[in-house]
Amino acid sequence: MLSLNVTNETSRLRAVVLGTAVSNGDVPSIEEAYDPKSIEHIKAGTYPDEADMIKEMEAVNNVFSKYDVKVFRPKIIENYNQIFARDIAFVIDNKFIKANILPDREQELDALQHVIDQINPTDIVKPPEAVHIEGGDVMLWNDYIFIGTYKGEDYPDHITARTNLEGVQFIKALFPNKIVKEFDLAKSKTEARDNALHLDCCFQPVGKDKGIIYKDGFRAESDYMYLVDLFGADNLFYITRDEMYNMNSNVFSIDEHIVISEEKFVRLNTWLRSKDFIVEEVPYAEISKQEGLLRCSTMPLVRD
Ligand SMILES: NC(=[NH2+])NCCC[C@H](N)C(=O)O
Repeated sequence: MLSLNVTNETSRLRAVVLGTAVSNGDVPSIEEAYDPKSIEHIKAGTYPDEADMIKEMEAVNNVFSKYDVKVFRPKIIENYNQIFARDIAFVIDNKFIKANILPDREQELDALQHVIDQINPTDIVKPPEAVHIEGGDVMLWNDYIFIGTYKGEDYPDHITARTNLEGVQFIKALFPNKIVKEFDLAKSKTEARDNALHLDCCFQPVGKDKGIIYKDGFRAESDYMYLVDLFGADNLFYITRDEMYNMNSNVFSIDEHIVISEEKFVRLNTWLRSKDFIVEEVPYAEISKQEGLLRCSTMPLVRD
């Protein structure tokens, strides 16, 4: 049995699911794509090659073995995108919550049955259908649960809005002792630079008290200020519109001092090192073309 335990984003990682780019399928058509950055690359003829993405994910896998992290991989579904393990389910404390994900991505969870079989069935939660929630929008910070959502009335029109207010209410009811704070995120179907697809596309904590943030990812300044006040203005690394587009907030922590980051994030990696983090650099620029990065492709199961 797996003893699930995740209460924040940065305590020492012991077990994780890492997605896979194997048999990712052909380049999707524009109609099949479900985020604006993939569409941009489909149009430009620069959609990433499977072989390149496999190499990038193996680099992450190697970092996990270096730090003795137990890694689970999804079973391969032929010609299906299974890179972004983060979104399909998530652990809060000792509960495994199955996400109600975009219908295009629903099969991804079946490929994790061998992991789910190792979890105590009483710890598995399946939200009702009206609840939309994806793991990229759910972020744990000890007593807090941060949730990205979209409050616009045009929610149903946005394929990039993945967590609704029913999702927020569901988590509130499930964890009455946590402080659940929702964040209204900027969405665009057509411009990836104006689209915070999930909360982890515009914010993520690192270390014990620091974080990476993009102001315009938040529709309401008060939501952004909530995080600035909670973490302290001097503890945040402020990323630009292009840095958010390149997914700088989507690094992944192995512990409070070790962060896996993209090798081209020079400004961020320099800041992290100046704050005494060990930065494990990997190439991940091809995967980033699908509007996801390191946090998106990992699903922590056990942290200290
Ligand atoms: N947690 C994340 N930010 N995940 C990114 C998922 C990207 C994927 N192309 C989608 O649109 O679903």
